[in-house]
Amino acid sequence: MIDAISFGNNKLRYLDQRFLPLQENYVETADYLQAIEAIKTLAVRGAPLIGVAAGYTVVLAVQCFDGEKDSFKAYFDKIIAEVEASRPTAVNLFFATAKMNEVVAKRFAESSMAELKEHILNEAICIHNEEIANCENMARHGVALIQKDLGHILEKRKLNVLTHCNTGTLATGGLGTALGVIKQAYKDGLIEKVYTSESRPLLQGLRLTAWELEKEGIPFFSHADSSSGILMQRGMVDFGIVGADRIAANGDTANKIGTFNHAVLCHEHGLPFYIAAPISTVDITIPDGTYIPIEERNADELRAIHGTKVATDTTPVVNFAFDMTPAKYINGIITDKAALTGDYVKALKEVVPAAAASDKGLSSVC
Ligand SMILES: CSC[C@@H](O)[C@@H](O)C(=O)COP(=O)(O)O
Repeated sequence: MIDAISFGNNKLRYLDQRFLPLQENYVETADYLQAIEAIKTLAVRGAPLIGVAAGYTVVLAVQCFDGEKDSFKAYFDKIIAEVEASRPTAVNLFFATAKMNEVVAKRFAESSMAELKEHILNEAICIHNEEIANCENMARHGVALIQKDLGHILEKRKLNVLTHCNTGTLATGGLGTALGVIKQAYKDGLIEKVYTSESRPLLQGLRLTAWELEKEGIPFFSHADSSSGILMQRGMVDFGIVGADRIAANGDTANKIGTFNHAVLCHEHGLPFYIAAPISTVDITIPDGTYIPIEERNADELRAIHGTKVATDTTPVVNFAFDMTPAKYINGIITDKAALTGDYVKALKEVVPAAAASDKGLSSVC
């Protein structure tokens, strides 16, 4: 089993995903700044795993606090702000920091510093365990939805699925979101093979999803992002399924750059396109996808591949890390609570706890 992230002996341990699959480097750290750097550089990545890492990062920072209790809150607010500045799009990160804030608000008055540290650690462990459990539930709901929507094909043969980026154990710590559904569907005899798009520029599909599929013994092909059109045109794909970094209240979804293209192509070819994501990825406070902050990353990520330059330093580059797929291209949102179809505004309101709707201001970024 891949150990994407764990916490023990007051240290965070993570698999550095930047060098996979060629190098399997595990890193141990007690330094919260190193943990923040791991999130920023995508050594640790994938929306749910970013949330888990954010929780443990706060734990590391709190562990090294040795001041008076009076000064703790100012220190804590500074740490939360630092963690929240690491990556903007995956709302799981803000879900985790909100949970940490909640623990401190609830427990501060009654607890000694040692007890407060213990409560914060327990909350981080709880976020981690919940994301693992969420994956199992998404896999169950996802398989049921696939059986329902694609039963007419399954009567004759197994299915071929297209996925994008990495949404497996490396992105969640559990079975995965979209890749978790695929793994379960394969186990249940529904899947023939997987097409995993490379996911330029950082190649999460080619490097990470391929690595996970190989380990699972699931037949797959990697393909260039630009190939999904011809794969669909030739009938080689039956449906698409991807993860999410943030889902707005109307179902509009931000995910790895290129997702929108696959979704439109599925629509053009009459193929179902699904999102699989836990409730921690839903931002019910924003009405639609235009409010989702889309991360823009360093131009050098595009100008070089694994450190090898493929363009001049002066080549102007646009490097959005995510794009936004409008809900009209999405045939189902598979969450840990249920697989949602139809009216996403109504369906999401029913499954997202009311507390999630509080205290996040609305600020349009478009
Ligand atoms: C279960 S992970 C869902 C998403 O986080 C995933 O599809 C994705 O876009 C990851 O982007 P990354 O930039 O690698 O963190």
